[in-house]
Amino acid sequence: MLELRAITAGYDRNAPVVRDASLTVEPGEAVGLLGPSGCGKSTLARVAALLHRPYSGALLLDGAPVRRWRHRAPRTQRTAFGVVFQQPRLSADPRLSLTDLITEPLRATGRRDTPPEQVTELATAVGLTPDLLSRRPHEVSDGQLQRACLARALVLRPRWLICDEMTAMLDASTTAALVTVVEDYRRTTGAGLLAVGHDHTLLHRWCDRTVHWNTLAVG
Ligand SMILES: Nc1ncnc2c1ncn2[C@@H]1O[C@H](COP(=O)(O)OP(=O)(O)OP(=O)(O)O)[C@@H](O)[C@H]1O
Repeated sequence: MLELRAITAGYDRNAPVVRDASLTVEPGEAVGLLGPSGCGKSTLARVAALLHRPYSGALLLDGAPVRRWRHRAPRTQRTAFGVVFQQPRLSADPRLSLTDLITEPLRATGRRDTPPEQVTELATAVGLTPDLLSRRPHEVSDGQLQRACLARALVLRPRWLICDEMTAMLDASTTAALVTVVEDYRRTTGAGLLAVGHDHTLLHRWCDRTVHWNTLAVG
């Protein structure tokens, strides 16, 4: 279970953007988090993915409190999460080929010898044809790059997926394709999902339940 309890977080201790927010995702559950632009959804999602240390509150992973964030977090906790952001170009190193982008987490966790068939299999699952894999980010479309970012998020087979406006920049067919990839992955692995967005229709259709930002504060 992924539990955020009374999280206060932000970029200025005197004016936090997230105040006392609580949210739980059960194992295997898909929760959609809705809210207006700028309210703090991404910040909370980054706290949940161990990428942003909160000022106060608790994050529990299967009952165990998380004590460290970012590179200080234990590898087993860090690799439990796969994260996909809204803008693939901001989260992709422009020097890497798509193959190297997808396998980045494997190298970062010391697994250097990735069987090529594993990359091809994952690329196929996200809808990338082999000819695209040697290209660099500027040589592919936003949708193709986002597919590679999704493959990167799945390569360590995380137990939790955090999709932060993953499809906001994409057309309807690419959106549907990426949601299908996430759901196929969740069906085979039992991974839980926190999907952040402001598209009510999409999140209602995609997730087991949706919660609105305004209802997260416990106080
Ligand atoms: N790195 C940062 N430094 C300072 N302020 C930031 C930073 N990132 C976000 N903010 C501010 O924190 C607030 C919440 O931002 P956040 O990205 O969490 O909102 P959001 O709900 O995800 O918005 P959107 O739906 O537009 O992506 C905003 O006012 C934003 O300007």
